Amino acid sequence: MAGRRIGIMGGTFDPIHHGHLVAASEVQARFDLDEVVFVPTGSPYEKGRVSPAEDRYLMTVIATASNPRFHVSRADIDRDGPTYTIDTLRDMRAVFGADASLFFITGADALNRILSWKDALEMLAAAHFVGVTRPGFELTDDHLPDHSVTLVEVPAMAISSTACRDRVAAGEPVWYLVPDGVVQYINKRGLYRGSGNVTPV
Ligand SMILES: Nc1ncnc2c1ncn2[C@@H]1O[C@H](COP(=O)(O)OP(=O)(O)OP(=O)(O)O)[C@@H](O)[C@H]1O
Ligand SMILES: O=C(O)c1ccc[n+]([C@@H]2O[C@H](COP(=O)([O-])O)[C@@H](O)[C@H]2O)c1
Repeated sequence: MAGRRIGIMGGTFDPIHHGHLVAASEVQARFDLDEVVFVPTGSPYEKGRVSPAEDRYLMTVIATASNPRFHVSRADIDRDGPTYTIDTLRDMRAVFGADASLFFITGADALNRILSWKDALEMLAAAHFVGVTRPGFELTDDHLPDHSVTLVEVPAMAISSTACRDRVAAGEPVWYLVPDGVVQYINKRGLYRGSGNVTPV
């Protein structure tokens, strides 16, 4: 697998929505990536309570199944302890080899906070970072080391997982905000209807 161009889309994906998928698709095309690996977080220490990892993993598999260039990794959910991107990148480097080019995809909101992430400077050197536009957030790399990140405009999708969860809790539809199979999975598992199906991280 050496020499391949690999996108990595980390996220809690609670649930995965079309904002994530459009961002990944746009970066895949723009950077001529061989594949994009979606990596659901195990224990996202900044998020508080989230749905069970297996539910978030399965929704991510369902959402990405039809795209031959999209794949899902269990690396973060199978690792104990808080999820840090430095560990994600080490794991992806081990899988794809020293010659692979790794591109970590992150939305403008996450990019703005990235210097607070664990071992941030080492992490920024371990992959090329791609910051994508997101409605409501300024996309800037002024705070980051030169050449560590490329900023990319993607089609604006004013969708968040928080809004999807709130809509389900309020009995409102999430059709067309998330893939059809994800709507069906949310209904089948009864996710987001109350507080009973979230677990502390
Ligand atoms: N609509 C969007 N457009 C572009 N990037 C997005 C969008 N939604 C999320 N992202 C990016 O996808 C990654 C994973 O996001 P995450 O799973 O936390 O979704 P979220 O919608 O931000 O969730 P929540 O509302 O629970 O905070 C982050 O880098 C985030 O910036
Ligand atoms: O490494 C860190 O310290 C760190 C802190 C916060 C978020 N991240 C990563 O950023 C990605 C998006 O996270 P989130 O919490 O916005 O879903 C996901 O891959 C997280 O593991 C990483």
